Amino acid sequence: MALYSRVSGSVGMITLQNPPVNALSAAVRQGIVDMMHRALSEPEVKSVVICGQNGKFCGGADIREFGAKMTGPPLVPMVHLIEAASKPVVAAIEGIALGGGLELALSCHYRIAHSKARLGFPEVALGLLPGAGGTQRLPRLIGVPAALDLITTGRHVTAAEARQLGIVDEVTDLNAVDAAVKFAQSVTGKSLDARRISTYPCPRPPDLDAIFERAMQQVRRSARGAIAPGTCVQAVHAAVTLPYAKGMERERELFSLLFTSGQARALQYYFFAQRAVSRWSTANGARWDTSKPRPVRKAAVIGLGTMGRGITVSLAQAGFSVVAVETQEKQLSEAKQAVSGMLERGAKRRGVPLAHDKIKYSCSVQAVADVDLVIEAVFEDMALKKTVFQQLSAICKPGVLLCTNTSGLDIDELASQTQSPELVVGMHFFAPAHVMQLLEVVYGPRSSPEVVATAMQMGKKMGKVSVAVGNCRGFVGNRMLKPYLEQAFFLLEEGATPEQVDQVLEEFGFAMGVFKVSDLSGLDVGWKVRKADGLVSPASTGTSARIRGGSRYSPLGDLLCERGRFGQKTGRGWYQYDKPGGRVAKPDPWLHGFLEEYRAQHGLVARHIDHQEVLERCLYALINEGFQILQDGIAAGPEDIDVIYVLGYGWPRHRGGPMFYAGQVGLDKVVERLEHYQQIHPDVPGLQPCSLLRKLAASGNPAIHKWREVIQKPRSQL
Ligand SMILES: CCCCCC/C=C/CC(=O)SCCNC(=O)CCNC(=O)[C@H](O)C(C)(C)COP(=O)(O)OP(=O)(O)OC[C@H]1O[C@@H](n2cnc3c(N)ncnc32)[C@H](O)[C@@H]1OP(=O)(O)O
Repeated sequence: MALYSRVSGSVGMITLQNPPVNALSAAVRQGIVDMMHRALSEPEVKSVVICGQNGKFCGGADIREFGAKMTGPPLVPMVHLIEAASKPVVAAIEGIALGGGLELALSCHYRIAHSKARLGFPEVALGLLPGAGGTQRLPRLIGVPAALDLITTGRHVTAAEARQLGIVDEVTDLNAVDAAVKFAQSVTGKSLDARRISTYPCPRPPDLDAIFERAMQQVRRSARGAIAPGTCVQAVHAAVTLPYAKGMERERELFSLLFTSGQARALQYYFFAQRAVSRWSTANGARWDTSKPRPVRKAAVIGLGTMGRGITVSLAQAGFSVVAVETQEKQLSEAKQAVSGMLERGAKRRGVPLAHDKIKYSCSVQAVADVDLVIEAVFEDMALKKTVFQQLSAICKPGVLLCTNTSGLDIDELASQTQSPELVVGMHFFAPAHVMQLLEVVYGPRSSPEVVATAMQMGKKMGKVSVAVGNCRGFVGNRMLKPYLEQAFFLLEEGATPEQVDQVLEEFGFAMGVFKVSDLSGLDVGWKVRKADGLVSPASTGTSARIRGGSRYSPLGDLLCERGRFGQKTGRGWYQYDKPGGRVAKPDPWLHGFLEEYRAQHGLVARHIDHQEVLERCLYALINEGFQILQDGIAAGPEDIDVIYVLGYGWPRHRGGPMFYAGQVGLDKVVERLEHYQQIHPDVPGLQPCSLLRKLAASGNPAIHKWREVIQKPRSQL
């Protein structure tokens, strides 16, 4: 709702009240309309100030109401009422003015912002465009190029930048509401003719066509199939080419198109999913609201390879003191140099503080004796990690948290090497660790709730989205990757090429197809794991070469590794590169010939495989594993899996994540297609729909937020 008060006798103050961000719910919109009428009708009131409660102006439309039938006054007539007011209306912007909140501010005649306020049009990230005149007013106010930038990227600007751009009239370090009241008094009685943005002509720079062409190219490059950015460009185009009223009609049409699209629903689901994962729970009953994190001031990183370096940078940038340990002198000195470079680039590109002085380097593990938390990041080898954990357990002061950065090894086995297994937890960072936003926090059966809480909070302080997951091979992300990769290999055996599979996945919206990713991360990584698992056997032909433990197995990845084709680092993998370390993947005729030979050797006949089959087999196998993970209680809910896939594996955000996508396709359809492929490939157990998926499909495709009601209390596998 909105509160009304009278300040200094002549200023009507409307205060938005809807915690936590004063979003424009039906009640708030109704309140604003009612209070505006009141302020305009009271003769003593000469001017109006609109502000938000608790230091937040407004976070925009109330996203929680998007799924329901619209009630209350619509936003557009509300902003027109404010702009048309005969008394000056001043927005007092504290904290945030985002989306509909900024549109509300732009309908006011003046805007006063606190210096710490942030303003922006983030609608594009929700699959929308600013639909209450934002696309028509902003270009009129700040020009087309700047408006296109803000609206298509959704980036927030500081009050200082907003002032520079001309979005706000004044910036204050003092109380913005008091400043707005003073300002409102000072403009009482002045003409408002030049203050109504909708009446401004839209500037038309001479190179207008080129500006729009560039904007379209830019969004096409980065949107990966998301429709909102391009639609935002079209809406701004209408501001330049149409009179205001017609432009508003066009904005409404385009907004409706987006609002009813599956993409907007997916992105809005994802918005809440990313926040829901912070309310974590574990299979053994620990929860975010009952587990208190421990204080951590000083942390150590053991092992300064690629991952260790990224983790060190992340910790230092987050303000932790870090002891960085690498036992090999040469590698230590290389790491020092690399970390310094990363810190300097971070400071230059992203404005993060230079944090050289936060890091102390050592080549002795003894240096970690006084830290509060250790992150072990040595090579992914159980025997080596065990030795390090034994050493840490002996060296560290009592009560120190021992974390392992592993992408899939058994946390409990490592915990068993220490005197205090309850202090052990997995922190699975994603490469590059100082850039990637995801952290899987892996709890073992003995990890204490406060240790899980501490690791979750550490991740957050490092700017990451932490997701708590149970301990199993590959945890959530890599476990789901296995059947996905497997299908991709099988498709090659059956007649597809890496280019075809990658093209289908990239058209779906992945940043990179599975084979390009494999080349980037190195084929040898999986090869080592498969060797350790006893899956890699000497080359042989016939069916037995493609069977392990009674199930279908493709040795294609192993065969490439045997030929030294490790991907980008060797200049050859599923693709060819101009040199070792090259980045541009080119189809490799050698690989095509090799696949033909391989099929001939194994009695496989290549067939035409259509795009639909590639997509369904890769994605549904991955999704099926996701349901198995839910069934096993390894992830607490579908949101956890979706956030992991979007942030860690390049799943297109506008498709919500694999579990949300499955719901959009229809769970019954996913079951039906899996069964279809399973009949054709009975030796692939990953294509057998898991019982939770079947159960949900049979219970009538419930909406994703209802799945938890069907998922029985997870039976812990720990
Ligand atoms: C039906 C027809 C409708 C017509 C609509 C016309 C079009 C209007 C366009 C819009 O205005 S769309 C909304 C635009 N606004 C946004 O996208 C802002 C989204 N919010 C954020 O970016 C951040 O939340 C924040 C405001 C910058 C605050 O970030 P912070 O890190 O401080 O806290 P969070 O954990 O993110 O959020 C706290 C809490 O608040 C909830 N919340 C935030 N914004 C909204 C919102 N606009 N509506 C409803 N709820 C919001 C958020 O979900 C958190 O609560 P939770 O319980 O933890 O989930």
